[in-house]
Amino acid sequence: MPPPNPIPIPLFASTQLTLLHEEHAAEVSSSKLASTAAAVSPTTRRTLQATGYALTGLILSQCRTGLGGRVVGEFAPDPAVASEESRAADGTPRLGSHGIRVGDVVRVSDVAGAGKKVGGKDKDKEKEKDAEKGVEGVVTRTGDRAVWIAFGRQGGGGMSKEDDEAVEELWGKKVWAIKLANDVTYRRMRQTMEKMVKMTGTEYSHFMRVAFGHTTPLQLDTEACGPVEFTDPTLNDSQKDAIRFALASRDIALIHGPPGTGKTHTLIELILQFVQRNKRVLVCGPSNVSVDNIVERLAPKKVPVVRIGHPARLLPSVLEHSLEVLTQTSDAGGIVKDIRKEIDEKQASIRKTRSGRERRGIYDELKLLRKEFRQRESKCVDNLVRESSVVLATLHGAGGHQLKNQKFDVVIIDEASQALEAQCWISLLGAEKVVLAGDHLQLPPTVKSTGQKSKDEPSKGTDERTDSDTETLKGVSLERTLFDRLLSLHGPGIKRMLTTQYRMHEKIMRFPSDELYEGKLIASDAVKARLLIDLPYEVEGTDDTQEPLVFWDTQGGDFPEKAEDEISKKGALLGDSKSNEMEAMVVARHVDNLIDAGVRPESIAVITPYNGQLALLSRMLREKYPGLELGSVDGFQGREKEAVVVSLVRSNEEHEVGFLGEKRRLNDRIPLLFAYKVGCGVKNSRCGDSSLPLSLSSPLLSPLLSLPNLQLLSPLFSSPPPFVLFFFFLSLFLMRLANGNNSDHYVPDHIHSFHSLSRLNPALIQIR
Ligand SMILES: Nc1ncnc2c1ncn2[C@@H]1O[C@H](COP(=O)(O)OP(=O)(O)OP(=O)(O)O)[C@@H](O)[C@H]1O
Repeated sequence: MPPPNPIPIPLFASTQLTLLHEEHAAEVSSSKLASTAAAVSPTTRRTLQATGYALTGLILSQCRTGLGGRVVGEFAPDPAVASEESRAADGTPRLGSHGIRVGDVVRVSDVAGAGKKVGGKDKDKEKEKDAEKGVEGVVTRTGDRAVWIAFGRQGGGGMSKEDDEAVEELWGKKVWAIKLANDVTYRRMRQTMEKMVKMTGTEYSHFMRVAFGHTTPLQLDTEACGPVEFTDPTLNDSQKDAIRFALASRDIALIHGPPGTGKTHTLIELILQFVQRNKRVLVCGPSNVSVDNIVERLAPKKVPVVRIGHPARLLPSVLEHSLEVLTQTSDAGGIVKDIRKEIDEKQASIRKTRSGRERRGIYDELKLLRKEFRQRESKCVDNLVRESSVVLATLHGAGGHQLKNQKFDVVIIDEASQALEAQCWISLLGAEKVVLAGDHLQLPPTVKSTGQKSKDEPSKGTDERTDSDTETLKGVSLERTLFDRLLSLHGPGIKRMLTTQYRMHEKIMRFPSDELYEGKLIASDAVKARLLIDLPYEVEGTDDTQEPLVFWDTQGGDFPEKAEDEISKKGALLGDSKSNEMEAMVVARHVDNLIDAGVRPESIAVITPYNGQLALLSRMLREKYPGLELGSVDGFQGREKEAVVVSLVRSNEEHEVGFLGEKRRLNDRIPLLFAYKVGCGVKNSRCGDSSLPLSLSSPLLSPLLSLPNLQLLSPLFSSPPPFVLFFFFLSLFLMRLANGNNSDHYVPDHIHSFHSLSRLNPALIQIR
């Protein structure tokens, strides 16, 4: 029997369209990036450069054909406008400071015409428009004296005729580059949702019907998948169980992997098992890194893999599997390579040619050569993809032309709970069988818009929404992931959970395990009792290195958080962020302690949820310890370090903890840190008169305090890297959350390592 509330697919898709529209608008306005490089004055261009969004005063100095037949332009500072100070000793102009980075999408435009008032003549208007339009590309390299930009369609496909012409137009002009909001993902999501709005019942795949509750998943087919001989002898029981389940499933299988439980490890074996059974697999993830992680681990297994995606955005370690690189290095790519060489030679000859007529002649030849190049390359690409049993791409990359008309037996999505549902559908429209790996108990993808519009208005492309539609759509939001929705729709029978984790000390694991995973997590033997003193280099045994978790209570009135207006008064552009100066000093002192004990700066990360605090900490620590990693809690996700110091910042009379209050953030960000690399050093009975209020009710802390035994929190380690120490700075707000300044504090017996700094003279903290 189908689940009780089937969702009409066009209604779902049109609601998503409205939500996506809202989200895109919120993203563009918050990122301040122009989605079109409108005409701007020289002053605005300079301001954009100063704020990291543009690079001005450039000329095209060289062109060559790069990966995928793309023209890669080298842009150098215009010697005519470069100041004396900006020149190197040999007189070559250098680029000023700018914020353009490898992988950025930029638009390069001719500065002439931009910013001028539009004149009366149509011809002039057209010229200006063209100048403003420019040509889009991706930054492939940046240097002191030039930046390199690969032009051509995003998502692959090399150069179009229009791109060719637009790049050629840039020769001899004064140009500038502006960073653009990368809206390929939105465009692909929109196209997919539009397709879904228009699809009729007969076009829905069985998987689509399951996904929208029109039918239930089919029974497992254990016979068809046959006996499973695992290639990896290290797999644990829950991983083997998940693999058998995914092989036997006929439409949908969810692999639920709490942090460090080996989701990716399991997926590698699963992919190998599918390949052994002659199944063709499409593997996707929401980010390039998530996909490259799989390519890196899969490649040594000698499976023919092809990675689709712009080479500038791939990890260098996987480049040899990039489709665009393969089109040059494979045998089939030989002929493509020859044409490419010819194009380069022609391109070089342009610069030696003075006569305009001759130049035009070469351009015409170039056009023909590029056309041939594209045709041959497209054939070569098609063959390479067709011959690969495993194709890997980001979710939006799966919507590229290279995968048009390609059929896969299975689509696997890693980190599915980090992807918007619309993003997943880009790869799923033609899917028959789907495996999603993720963890719905970690934070969903970040969504900036409120989604209010979609609640208030009927969606585009639908008739008036009825009350029952509104009821049906309850729970459909951008934040609700496909993983989560499928689980609610069909229940736990469609998932298998991985239960052994390889990152956390057993005692630290207790917190996320009990609070979020029904106490089901098990720590592997390799990690359950490791400490910083066990690092493979000499580390002195100190309070900090022999204990896995240390809480420092910075309550007591000397550690107040700073409100945003106080920060901005000092001129820092920190938006609505917060900071806590005294707490930052304590953090710095503990970093000193760790390093004095022998822990290498490269092994330590200092993280905080607030940019304001990050700026403060950076000022204190960056120069002193260049190897130390300083970052935001969110940005640290997925990274590993031996020791992690966390500064929580919040400390106010109102007992507000802001966005730290989200329970999944606790898991995803704080305990996830446990998971990723956090050891927690809990010192024994040094509670003294330090304190936690008995009635603490913060959503951030209540799970912590409801731990049956917080002394069980200890180091969690992964192999590699094996050790981590985690300092947890609890600010004044902890104290005040429940009972203001009441000093009649209570420390639960099980919290053995609560260091109170509240009675410390702040001056002491500055001694070091
Ligand atoms: N069966 C196993 N035996 C030994 N080590 C394992 C096993 N499974 C996973 N690991 C190790 O555990 C660590 C985490 O694995 P992996 O990166 O696959 O986990 P994940 O769940 O994808 O991680 P994340 O929490 O980052 O999503 C890796 O170092 C991996 O080598």
